[in-house]
Amino acid sequence: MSGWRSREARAFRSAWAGLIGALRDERHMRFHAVAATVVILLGLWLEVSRTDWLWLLLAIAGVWSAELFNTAIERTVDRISTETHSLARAAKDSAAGAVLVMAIFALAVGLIVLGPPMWRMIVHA
Ligand SMILES: Nc1ncnc2c1ncn2[C@@H]1O[C@H](COP(=O)(O)OP(=O)(O)OP(=O)(O)O)[C@@H](O)[C@H]1O
Repeated sequence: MSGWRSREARAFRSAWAGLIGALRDERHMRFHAVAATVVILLGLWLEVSRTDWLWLLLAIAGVWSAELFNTAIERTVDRISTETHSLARAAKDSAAGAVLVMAIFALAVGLIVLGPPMWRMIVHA
């Protein structure tokens, strides 16, 4: 394999290891994985439009990315020091805030995209 290709393969393996490691070690990440699976199954069942799939996938990717950044920040702060410090608290709280923003966005997307067809299913059942 050429130098460029092996560097790219290594970078991809590291990124994949980061994702799998977060799923293994982070409870919140596993919750997001379950939520994403439920949303995808609902999307398939309700046969949502292509545009609605884009919104759902954007919401899922956004929450996963925010959670991975949050994990990276938590670990970096802990690597520097596990001592209680107001800046450590502020850094971790900001990172958690970013996840909260994305989670609220994802909830809104889920309600807007999946709410009406689910409601129709319930009413016509
Ligand atoms: N070194 C610290 N100094 C001050 N406050 C901290 C420190 N570490 C954590 N905290 C506070 O505790 C909260 C939780 O931090 P923690 O690192 O336990 O993350 P967590 O949300 O429990 O994530 P996880 O369950 O994935 O480990 C932070 O948001 C912050 O308010």
